[in-house]
Amino acid sequence: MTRKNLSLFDSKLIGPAIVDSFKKLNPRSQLRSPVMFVVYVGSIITTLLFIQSLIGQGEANPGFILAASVWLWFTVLFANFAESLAEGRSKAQAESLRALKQTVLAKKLATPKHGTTWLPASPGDLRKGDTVLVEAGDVIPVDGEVIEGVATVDESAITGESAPVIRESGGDFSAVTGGTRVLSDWLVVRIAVNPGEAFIDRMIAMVEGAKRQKTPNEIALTILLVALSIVFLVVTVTLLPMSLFSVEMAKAAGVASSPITITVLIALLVCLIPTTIGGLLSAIGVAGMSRMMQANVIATSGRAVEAAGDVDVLLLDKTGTITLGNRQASEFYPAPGVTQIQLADVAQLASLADETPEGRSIVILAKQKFNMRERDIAALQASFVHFSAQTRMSGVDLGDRAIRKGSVDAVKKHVEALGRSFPEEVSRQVDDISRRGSTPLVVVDDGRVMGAVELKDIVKGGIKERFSELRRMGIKTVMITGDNKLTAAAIAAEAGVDDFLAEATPEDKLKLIRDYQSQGRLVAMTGDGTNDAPALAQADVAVAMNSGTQAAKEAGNMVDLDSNPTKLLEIVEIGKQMLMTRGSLTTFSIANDVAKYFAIIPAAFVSTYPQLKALDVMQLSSPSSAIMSAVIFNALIIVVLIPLALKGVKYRAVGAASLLRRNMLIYGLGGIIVPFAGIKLIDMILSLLHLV
Ligand SMILES: Nc1ncnc2c1ncn2[C@@H]1O[C@H](COP(=O)(O)OP(=O)(O)OP(=O)(O)O)[C@@H](O)[C@H]1O
Ligand SMILES: [K+]
Ligand SMILES: [Mg+2]
Repeated sequence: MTRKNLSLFDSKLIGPAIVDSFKKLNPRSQLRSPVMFVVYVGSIITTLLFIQSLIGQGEANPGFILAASVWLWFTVLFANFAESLAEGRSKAQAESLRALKQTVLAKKLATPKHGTTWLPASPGDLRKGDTVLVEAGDVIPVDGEVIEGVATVDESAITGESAPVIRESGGDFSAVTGGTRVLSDWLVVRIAVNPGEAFIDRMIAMVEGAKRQKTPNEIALTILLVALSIVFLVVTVTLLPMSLFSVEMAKAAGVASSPITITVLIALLVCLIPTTIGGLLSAIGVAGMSRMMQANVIATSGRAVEAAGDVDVLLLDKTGTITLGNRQASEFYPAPGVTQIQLADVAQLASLADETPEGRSIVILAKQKFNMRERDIAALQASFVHFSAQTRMSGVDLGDRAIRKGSVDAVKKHVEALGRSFPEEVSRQVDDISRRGSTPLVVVDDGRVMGAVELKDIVKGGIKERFSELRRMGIKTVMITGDNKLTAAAIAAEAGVDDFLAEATPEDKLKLIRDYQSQGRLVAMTGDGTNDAPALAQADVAVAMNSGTQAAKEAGNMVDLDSNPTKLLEIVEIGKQMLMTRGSLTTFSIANDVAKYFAIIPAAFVSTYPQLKALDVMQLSSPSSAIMSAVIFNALIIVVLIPLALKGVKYRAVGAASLLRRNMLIYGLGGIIVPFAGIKLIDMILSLLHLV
């Protein structure tokens, strides 16, 4: 099954969104946006004024009050529609996820061992810690961890990626996701979550927006909009006594003049408060989450999406993120007095039980070059030492004979601890290897340095361009690697990152993040291993790979279903685009309101203040037409801007300052000019149709 991504204005979305717009007319929904709540109250008051004008003595012509009232209701509905449309797309995305939650029967094991009896259990009955058997053809019932077995799993339902993946116990490939299907062999899975807490449940909840709360930035913006609304409320309310006063003055002077009506005051208020951004704000936020989802990224909060747009430092792993990560042994460089065959033999011994790609490739290279057969592991009576990022070594103990391979610094320490020396010649060799951007592994047999193995890796195509794009956006890229400084420097130069940290342990990563944060910077990183969990928990934007461990997924605030470490770049772009969209539309909205002030006040009040004639540059056909045109424009501009709010403004990788300048120009200037043209046009149409 593949997830379908509905287009923005799919007919399947429009209908339900219209229905939803009416459902949102209840006061509780309306209160979520204070600005729109003012319009909502205005609509109710004008409706009441219209009813009053029908039954008794109205404050103005009933037709005018009705028209004003209807367009105010439209304003509210259009804003509702924008939000509903954005939510509708998210809901469709959630729906296709829910389809994964089939009710399959699980094979619950009596004891956590393969081969014991199993009983059928529904996924809802499975609790954290239970063990289930999944065999070829079975769907994995709930998220869990493989504790026994190796199998290929089809995760396309979650990732959209058709190539099956291998899942096995131990290491970083032990996490399995509910809803995915075992293709071959079997696994014993320990259930990691209780019913309702599974990853897929969280994804659905997030995508549906059930848990979408206002982000801190949205709250700050809302406060600004409320403050502006209050200012305009005061301005319009004081117009009433002023108008009554000038009517008295005019009467005394023997000139006929009429006071301002409540309808006009409400219409004016709605035109002046920032309804454009007030109506679109929520839709912009929902659309941002939805765009992440389209990039196959599940953000667990709107705040994470927003932080992605504000990030100033990106921490990227070297291996697998900047490089292809498929480090393969390419050559053996023996130490003086050692033959290539001897080195290959010891290197292979040290790698027999090493299941990392590096280890496997050494075994293969030895086989290819010297036709070395793998030895019978059991017959060797060996105890294996597995690789860890802390020790940076792996190998085997054959009795007291310790064979190791590992990073230069780790092996140096190991050799020195044994009271032996590190040959000059090997130091030279590993430096040469490193300068080429390859990773050297030094092989040591019982304290004797046997030589080095070169592990080749390739910098990903196109990555340099992306980093320079990020630099233009003012984002610093830092490469982190467990590799030595020379290799790191070579790859850093080739990839064009701003900085790098070599020989880094997981603790170093955590420290680096804290250091940047204490300088007031927002840090983003990706990770997949349990090792990465502390750093993920610390980072502001923490993207866990879906293929990663449960611990990593829980520590992060986003999950990349494609498990593509380079996705971080896309995530930052989506976040930036969301913030830019919000900024641009806020600028437009406020400029718009200011322009309307100058466009309609003179036209609307010439009858009360004949002196305003001089300012009436728009030459609208009548005061009531001026008001009506402005209200209609104010409602329609929301509809016109819905596509922009949902799709996002066009993304450009430029610095924050020049972006601000450019946006102020386009959206600020546009916001000032457009209302004049729009209101004039509507006024002309209204008078052509003899509607006012
Ligand atoms: N299987 C292995 N056995 C022994 N040493 C290894 C093995 N794999 C890697 N190393 C050594 O340990 C170092 C650290 O490896 P690690 O995987 O922690 O980081 P890395 O992959 O180089 O960096 P990144 O953080 O970008 O993944 C490597 O540079 C290499 O010298
Ligand atoms: K407005
Ligand atoms: Mg690594």
